[in-house]
Amino acid sequence: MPVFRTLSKVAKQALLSTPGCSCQPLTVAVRNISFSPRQVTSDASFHSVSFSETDHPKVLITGGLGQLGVGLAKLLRKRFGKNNVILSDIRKPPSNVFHSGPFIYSDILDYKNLREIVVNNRITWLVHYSALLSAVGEANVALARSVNINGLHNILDIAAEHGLRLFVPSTIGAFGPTSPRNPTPDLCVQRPRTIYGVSKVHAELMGEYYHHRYGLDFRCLRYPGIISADSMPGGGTTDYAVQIFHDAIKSGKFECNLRPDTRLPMMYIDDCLRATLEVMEAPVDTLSMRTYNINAMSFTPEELAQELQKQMPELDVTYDVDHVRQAIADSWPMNFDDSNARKDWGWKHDYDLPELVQTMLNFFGAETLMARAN
Ligand SMILES: NC(=O)C1=CN([C@@H]2O[C@H](COP(=O)(O)OP(=O)(O)OC[C@H]3O[C@@H](n4cnc5c(N)ncnc54)[C@H](O)[C@@H]3O)[C@@H](O)[C@H]2O)C=CC1
Ligand SMILES: CC(=O)[C@H](N)C(=O)O
Repeated sequence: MPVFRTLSKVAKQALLSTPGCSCQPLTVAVRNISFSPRQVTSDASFHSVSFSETDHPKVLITGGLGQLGVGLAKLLRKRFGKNNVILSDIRKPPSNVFHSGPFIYSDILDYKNLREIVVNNRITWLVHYSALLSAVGEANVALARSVNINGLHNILDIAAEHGLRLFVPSTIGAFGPTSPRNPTPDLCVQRPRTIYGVSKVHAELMGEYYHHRYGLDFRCLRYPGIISADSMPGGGTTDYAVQIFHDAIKSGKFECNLRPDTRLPMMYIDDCLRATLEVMEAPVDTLSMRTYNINAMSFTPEELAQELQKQMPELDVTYDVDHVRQAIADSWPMNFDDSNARKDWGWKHDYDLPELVQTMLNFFGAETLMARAN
C-alpha cells in the first residue's frame, strides 16, 4: 500500500531528524509535518499554496447533478460568486445548469482526474455529494461499494493532500435496527443493514480518523430524507415524500410504497442546504464533534397525505408496499435528536410539515400557471 509505505518513511525521517524524540507518538510527528496520506515528492510544491482568510472559498461539488447539488451550487454562488463554485458529475448537465455557472466532468473513481481539477482550479472546499442511495445501492451492491467507499477514499486523500475543507453528507440510513430509533442521538450503536448505510458509517469514521490523524478539516451532517420541488430524488427510501407531490398535482392519485404508519425524519431542501453552508462556515472552536445529526420534522405517509388533503381534499392515496424499502425504513430512526447541532453552531430549521406542504404546492401551482400561460 503506497499510502502506508510513504507514511512510515516520512514518519521515520521526522523521528530521526528530531533529536531525543524516539518516544514521540507517530500521530504527532505526522501531523506536525503536515503529512498528507497519498503525498508524492513531485507534488510537494502544491502543498505550500495558502489562501488569505478574506478570500472566498473555491468550491468543488461532486455528484452535483443529483437531487441536492444544483440547489447547493445556487446557494453557494449567491454567497461566494458564480465562478467560485464548480459543479461536477459524470452525467451530461441540462442546458440551464450548464449555462448557470462552471460545470466540469469528474468521476470520483478517477483519482488523477480529481487531483488535476483540484490543483488547476485552486479548490479550497470540497462538497462530496456523489453516492448511490439506499434503494439503488441494494439493487447494485458492487457499484455502491465502489462509488461510496473507493470513491470516498480518493476524496479523503485529495482533501488531505491539498488542505481542503471537506464536507461529506451522512444520513439517517447510517443507523440500523439495533440503534435507538425514537429519538436517535448522535452517538449510539450504528449497525445499518444496507450497503448505503455501511458506506456512510465508513465515511463518518474515515473522515473523523483523517481529522485526528492528519488534521483534515472534515465536516459531516447526517441528513434526514430531503424533500425538494425542482429536483428529483436519486433512488432512496424516502423518495415517496417527493413523489406524492408530483403525482398529486398530475393525477390526483398516489400509490405509496411504504406502509401508512412508517415514521421517518424529513427536511425541506432549503433547510438542508442552509445547514450545509452553516456548518461549513462554523468556526472550528464551535464544533465539538465532526459528525452531527440535523433534523426538522418527522412524519408518516398517512400524516403527509392528510396535510396535503387539507388543500387537495380529492387526493386519493393507496398503499402497495415495496418490501425492500419497507425493511430499510423499519430499521431507520423515527425521530432524530439534533440537539448538539443546535447547541454547538446554532442549527435551527425553518420548515415544519405545514410550511413544507404549502411551499411545495406553491411551487407546483406557479409552475402550472406558467405552463398554462405559455
Ligand atoms: N437526498 C436525500 O434525501 C439525502 C441525501 N444524502 C446524501 O447527500 C448526497 C447527495 O444526495 P442526492 O443529490 O440526493 O443524490 P443523487 O443520487 O440524486 O445524486 C448523486 C449523484 O452522484 C453522481 N455519481 C454517481 N457515480 C459517480 C461517480 N463515479 N463520480 C461522480 N459522480 C457520480 C450521480 O450521477 C448523481 O448525479 C449523497 O451523498 C447522499 O447520500 C443524505 C441523506 C438524505
Ligand atoms: C435518507 C437518505 O439517505 C436517502 N433519501 C435515502 O432514502 O436513501
